[in-house]
Amino acid sequence: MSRNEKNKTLSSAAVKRAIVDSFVKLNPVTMMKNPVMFVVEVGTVIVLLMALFPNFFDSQDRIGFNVAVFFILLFTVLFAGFAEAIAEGRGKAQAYSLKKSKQEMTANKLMGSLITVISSTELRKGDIVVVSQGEMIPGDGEVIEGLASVDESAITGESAPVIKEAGGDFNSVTGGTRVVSDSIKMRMTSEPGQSFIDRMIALVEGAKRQKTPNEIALNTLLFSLTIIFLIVVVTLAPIANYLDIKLEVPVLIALLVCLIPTTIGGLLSAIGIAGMDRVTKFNVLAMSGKAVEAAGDINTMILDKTGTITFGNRMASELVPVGGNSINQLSEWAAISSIKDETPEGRSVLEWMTKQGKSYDSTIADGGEFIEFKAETRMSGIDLLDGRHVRKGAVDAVKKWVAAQGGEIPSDLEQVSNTIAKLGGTPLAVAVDNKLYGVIYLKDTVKPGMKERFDTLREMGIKTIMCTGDNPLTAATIAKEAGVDEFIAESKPEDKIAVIRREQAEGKMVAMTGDGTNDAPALAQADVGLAMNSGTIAAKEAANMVDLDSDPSKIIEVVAIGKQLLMTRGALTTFSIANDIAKYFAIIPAMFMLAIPEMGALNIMRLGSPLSAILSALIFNAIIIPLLIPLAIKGVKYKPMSGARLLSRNVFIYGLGGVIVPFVGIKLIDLIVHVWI
Ligand SMILES: Nc1ncnc2c1ncn2[C@@H]1O[C@H](COP(=O)(O)OP(=O)(O)OP(=O)(O)O)[C@@H](O)[C@H]1O
Ligand SMILES: [K+]
Ligand SMILES: [Mg+2]
Repeated sequence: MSRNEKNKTLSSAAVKRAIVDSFVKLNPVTMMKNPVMFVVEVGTVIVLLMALFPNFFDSQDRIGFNVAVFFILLFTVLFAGFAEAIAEGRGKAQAYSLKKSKQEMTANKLMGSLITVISSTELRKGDIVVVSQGEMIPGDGEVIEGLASVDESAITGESAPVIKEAGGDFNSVTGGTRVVSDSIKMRMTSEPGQSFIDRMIALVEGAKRQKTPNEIALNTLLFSLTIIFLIVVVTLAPIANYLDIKLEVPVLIALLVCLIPTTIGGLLSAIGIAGMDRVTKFNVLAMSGKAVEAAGDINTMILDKTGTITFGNRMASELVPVGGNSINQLSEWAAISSIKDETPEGRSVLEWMTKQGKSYDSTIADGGEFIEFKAETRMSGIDLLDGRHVRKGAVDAVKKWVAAQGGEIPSDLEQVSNTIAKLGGTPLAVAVDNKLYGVIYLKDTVKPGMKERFDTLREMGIKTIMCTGDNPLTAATIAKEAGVDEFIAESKPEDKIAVIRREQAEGKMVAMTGDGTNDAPALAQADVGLAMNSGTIAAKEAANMVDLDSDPSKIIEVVAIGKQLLMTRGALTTFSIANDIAKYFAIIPAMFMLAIPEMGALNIMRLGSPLSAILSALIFNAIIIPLLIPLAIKGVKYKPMSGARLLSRNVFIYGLGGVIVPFVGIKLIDLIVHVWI
């Protein structure tokens, strides 16, 4: 799926396919999911029967009229199907190009120390695979050894390769992408047929599209309106009969179809599909329409710092000894604490040693027990065979650890770590048992343009809170630089959830962006969880959206699209119902004039004849659907402004427009139709 393909407007092939699809959608079993249109379809069949068997129905004198009504009704139903098919069309094209990138390939499966070449379809979850330069990654997985640059353009459309490495938050790789340099060992994390690309295909194809709660509520309302009008129209006949006014069935059906909300009924599902599609166009994958709608109502947004607001390649850039220790002592222990630390932070310490030309005795670590970095402890290190414990980690965590063993905290530690933190860096303290040697300065950079983007979020009325495991000073510096409203430092995974729950308890809708495994629970708790594609598998699975460009501020577009989706649905519902009221004025007088010509005074629209009035109203009712398809697909314009102002503006435009447009439209159609009858 290249960007070009995604931006392509409707091709004639897509239109052709949609036309065919709109006939397929006539299948009453499918149609029943759309009650409003189903009622129209039933009416179409009845009128068809009356046109085909006039003797049986005693409708010989109106065959021409009935045939006309039949065709207009048929087109009404077809137009609704066409709207949905057009909305689905782009997804189908995308799915096609995704399927191409999913072709079968070979994989180098590692068994013991032996490599066997098998087909990618035989790979199972847990298998270990080696992928080298030039080869395709055979499925989703996590890098467990090595580092490689990977071309992910097949899924992201972005041609610049990204670095994937074992350990940290950048260890997830996606099937169908290509290793462009070096080689990695990876563990498969998905079974065949359940990979990210498979899910993407199902998603864009709309195969798993479920109605959102909002859509279900609106559908229920439309259905109730339909039932009410059905009862009104059905009871109208005997009443009229009693008054000696003969109302014919096709006329009653025409009346019913004009009164029920066919415009919104015909466009509703297209609006939803197009909303999801607009999100995909911004390279965000929404797992459900509900997530997109929820985005439209977001009040609070929680972001993690590293890898989300900053680039996340925290690299050791300087080592500063404290307490009178030498730089060599500090660097040796920093290196030993990092020998088995596979995180980017850990590896960067060893890289720093090499760059500085510093050596250390790595045999000290032989036989030691590696202590893996955990977000809970915020430390990593090694327990040496000789009984010494080496740690590096967040300054407050290491301070506590040293103090617990009766160690002294050097008086210059605070000043050194504060200086680093004030620069936006992350200070990591290094200690052996009760002795603290100094600080590693991990440097990270805020992604460009964050401040402007967060300003836009503020205009939209969204509060931003940065939650980080880092210390308060670093957090404050980055928060200021990025322009977030609030920040919470030294937060553990459960703290992130707590913040989300607190906001939700205040009735707020919360979005969360993150990339780490430690963000996964919070991503799941949030109403909208947006994971960075660069992030871990756990984060991506917990989230209900994945940003393929790994740009957290993309939430702005998602929020705008969500709001636009809700507004479009609201606007077209208003328009549809206002519209039906206007049609009432065209069709009711005409209907009674047919029976009692003296009622001509009711014909306030001065329409040509009763029959042409009915046909004109019906024709208007049908063609308004395709005329509104572009609006349903593109969505109504959205500008950041308060919800109340938006609402009153839309009710004015679409409510008033909905009343006026049909008067003009029906009058114009009648001028033409009247020539024929
Ligand atoms: N490899 C490591 N070894 C020791 N300590 C580390 C290591 N990596 C990070 N830390 C320390 O642990 C803290 C928490 O790290 P973590 O990556 O979990 O933060 P986080 O909660 O994801 O927040 P954010 O991503 O917003 O910075 C870091 O601020 C740092 O002080
Ligand atoms: K209608
Ligand atoms: Mg993180």
